[in-house]
Amino acid sequence: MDKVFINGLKVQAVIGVYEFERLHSQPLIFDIVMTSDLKPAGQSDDLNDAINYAAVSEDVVLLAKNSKPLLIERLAEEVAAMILQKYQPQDVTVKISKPEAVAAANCVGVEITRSK
Ligand SMILES: Nc1nc2c(c(=O)[nH]1)N=C([C@H](O)[C@@H](O)CO)CN2
Repeated sequence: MDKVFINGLKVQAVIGVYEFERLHSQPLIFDIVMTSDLKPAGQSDDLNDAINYAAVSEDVVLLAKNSKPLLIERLAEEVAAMILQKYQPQDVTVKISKPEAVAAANCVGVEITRSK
């Protein structure tokens, strides 16, 4: 199946279970894959027939900045639900990396896949 993807979308957001994490924003990195039939957009050459990755990116940034959840699992569910409802892909995979959470690791995070 065809896919539209966003890789390495960086957002400064308040997130985390510990008190010190609630005081300042920290970086999150989103990798998102949306499964959809891209043939209509390929044939019409019209953005209205496509999932606009720029619009999705803006919505993800806004949501991530406003949500302020404790767990990245919660944010991943919110992002997946928003994308499914607004952009109607067949399914969406949302990976969120938290690069500053564990000092000894490059990154930690979650990845979920949700369908309509
Ligand atoms: N599965 C998860 N584990 C942890 C999370 C999380 O959101 N999901 N969060 C934390 C803390 O906020 C952590 O990032 C601080 O280092 C711990 N584990």
